[in-house]
Amino acid sequence: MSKKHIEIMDTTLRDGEQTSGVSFSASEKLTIAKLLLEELKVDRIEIASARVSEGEFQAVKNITNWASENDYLDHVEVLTFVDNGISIDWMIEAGAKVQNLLTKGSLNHLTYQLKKTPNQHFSDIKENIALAKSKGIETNIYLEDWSNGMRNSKDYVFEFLEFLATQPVKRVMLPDTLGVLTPSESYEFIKEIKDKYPNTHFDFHTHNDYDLGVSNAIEGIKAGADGLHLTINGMGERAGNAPMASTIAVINDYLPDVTINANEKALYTVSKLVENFSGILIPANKPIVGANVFTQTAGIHADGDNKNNLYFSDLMPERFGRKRQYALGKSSGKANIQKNLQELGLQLNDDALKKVTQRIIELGDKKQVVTKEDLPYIISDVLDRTYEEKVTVNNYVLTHSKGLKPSTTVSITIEGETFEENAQGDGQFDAFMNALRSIFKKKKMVLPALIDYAVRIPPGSNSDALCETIITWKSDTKEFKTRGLDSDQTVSAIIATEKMLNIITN
Ligand SMILES: CC(C)C(=O)C(=O)O
Repeated sequence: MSKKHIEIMDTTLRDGEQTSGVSFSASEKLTIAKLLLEELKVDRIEIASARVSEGEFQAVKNITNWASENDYLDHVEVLTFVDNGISIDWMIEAGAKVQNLLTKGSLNHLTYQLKKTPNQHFSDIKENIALAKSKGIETNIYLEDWSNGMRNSKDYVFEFLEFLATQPVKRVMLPDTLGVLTPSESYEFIKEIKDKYPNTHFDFHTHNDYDLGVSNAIEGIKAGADGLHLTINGMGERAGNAPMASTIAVINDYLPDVTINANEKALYTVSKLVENFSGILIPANKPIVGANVFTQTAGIHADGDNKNNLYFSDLMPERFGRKRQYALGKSSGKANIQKNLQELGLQLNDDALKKVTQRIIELGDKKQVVTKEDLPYIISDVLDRTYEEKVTVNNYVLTHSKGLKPSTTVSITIEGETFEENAQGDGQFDAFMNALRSIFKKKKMVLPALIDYAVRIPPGSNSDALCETIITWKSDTKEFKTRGLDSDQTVSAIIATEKMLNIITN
């Protein structure tokens, strides 16, 4: 059986821009349009509604200039209105060649919004299509609120389709304007229409109000739809449209008799660009493009990946230009750590791996996720501890207040004996060091001088990142460094200091 080609029309720049709070600049629209057609390779793009604004006019002009130089002009569409040809003139001036004419697909909309009869509406549409044709403009036609039309005024919808069969219309576009259809209705309605008009091209335009945008789109294709309207990251009016990435993945994996031109590998790049330009952040768990969707967190999954790829599915990250990651945290376990070490080209013996795992669990308890970039720092921190632990910092209180000197109370144990001391200082860490000096004075020991104190965070970290403090100490006999690692900077300095205390008492 020959496969059926489904057209993908991207409407990120029209319906997507109807996401509340989103407005793309002309140059952003041009950049997105180029990526959509050249990299993602969608068949068509809808780039604006006619007559919206001067800025929108310029945006359309920029895209049509570029499209005509690159043979894409027939793939660029503008939404127009039944307005005595004003929209048509607007789009012609902006250089566009294809109109997506917005008409009424339910009797309710026609009666209460346009206040017209079906015949009056059809006559206006006929005039519009003829005018467009005479000016070299191709027409696709939207039947707005078509889904409710099928539910409540089916006779009107079929009368409309009968009229359209006589018109030079390239595509009939069926929107589920309010996102109310169920998957079974989507199938049933489109099948009924396609059975009656097998030679007409029907696009299906779904919305995601019940989170059924993708399922409905897929059922629409199964029922015979010839094209789909999708948006990057599922942007669009209200809850948005069917998202490009997951719809494409479902088509490729579950509809073997269907072909599409869209290139999966470009999905992530386009999604990130649109995220940036729109300011609408991609949720971390958004299928295909979310930050976490190819990250295994539970150690049992990483372990299973090592054993015959037990936790793999067809949804491999590489298909979308992404990579599988293994999270580091409380529940990650040794297998996740090994996977990250492999990626960094590092090897640890069993004992070291055990210590690193333990430290990651401790850190995970505080910070939940430790990144791959943190790993070398954690390893240095843990493997630094080559001494017998004779000194333990048990507890401390550090105060910081306006107009008063920072102060501390510290409790430490030195070889089984516990000491507690209060002190003040120029800063919290200085106060902590003063308390230690007093304690060690009792033991007739002088602490080494602190000669350098450096703080850094692993590359690519954010504000809740781990923080590494490296302190250089100088005693009468030697100069040495210790490091501490924690999500809190003062705590990391205290860990480095505890190491120093152990070095001098060993
Ligand atoms: C403007 C129209 C075509 C639309 O996006 C819809 O009905 O969903």
